[in-house]
Amino acid sequence: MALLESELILNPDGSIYHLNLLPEDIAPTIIVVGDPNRVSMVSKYFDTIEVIKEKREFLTQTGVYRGKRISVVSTGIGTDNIDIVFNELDALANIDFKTRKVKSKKKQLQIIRIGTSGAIQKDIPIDSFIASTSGIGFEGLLHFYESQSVRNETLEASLNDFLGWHHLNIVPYAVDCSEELLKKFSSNRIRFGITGTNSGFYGPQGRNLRLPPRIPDFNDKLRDFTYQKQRITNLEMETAGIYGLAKLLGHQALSLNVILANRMTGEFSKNGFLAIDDLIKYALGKLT
Ligand SMILES: O=P(O)(O)O[C@H]1O[C@H](CO)[C@@H](O)[C@H]1O
Ligand SMILES: O=c1cc[nH]c(=O)[nH]1
Repeated sequence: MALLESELILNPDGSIYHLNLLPEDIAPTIIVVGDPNRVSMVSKYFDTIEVIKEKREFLTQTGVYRGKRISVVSTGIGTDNIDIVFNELDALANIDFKTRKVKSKKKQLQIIRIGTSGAIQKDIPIDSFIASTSGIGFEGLLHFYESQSVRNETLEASLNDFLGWHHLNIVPYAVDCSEELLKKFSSNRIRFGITGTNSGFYGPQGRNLRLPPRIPDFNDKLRDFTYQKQRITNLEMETAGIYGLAKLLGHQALSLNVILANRMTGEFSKNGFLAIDDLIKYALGKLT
């Protein structure tokens, strides 16, 4: 069935609505970053850049790094944007824009997030790297999709029993990373942990400037949860949505984050820019 103009929205030049991209503009390997300024921090290492396109907070650059074609796309902040970016990246790969029909042969994208995050475990140093083995979504994106087949329901049940926040309407979902990408990006340079994703930076991550959070011990409770010897290590705003939509759409995804804040010690990075640059070099090295 052909997708209606109100559903698959194309710009006058045939590009997809928000990302402003044509199908040929993206590579099968895609690095996603939150901050549009981080796109050129990645692409400055490319040998050539062939595509630079943007709209709103979505900046894309596609080029070649050591013989491999890679796209870098900024998502902005939050899983509301992840919904847009992942649906549109998948449309670019798997929908024929002329017939408006889903292609019968699907392409699988490899998507790596290079992000920043706050640790909730005291022993995780500032400027260290974390690869998220699973994402825990507090923000609700996956609840709007038929997602049972891709969620880690055992982890979810164990966490929800431990938290007991059903009466507060907080029932997080859980999705695992791509095992294949996790292996590819592993080394003794990087820590592993479960990442919590929420809809905000302040109250939803237990911060209190002038508005006290509804759950005062939010971070302590998450810190104390364990599942099969794993801990929730860090909080940010995209990973769980990325894992959920990537799995639902048949793509591989891994989220790598630099720890900028330690919420238990109260520290914040003084060298964040350098640490992010190090993670970019690490990720590019593992891709080629
Ligand atoms: O560094 P990025 O990728 O933007 O990620 C983190 O930083 C932003 C908040 O400052 C949120 O998007 C959070 O997930
Ligand atoms: O504490 C932090 C740091 C970076 N990004 C977040 O979302 N939280």
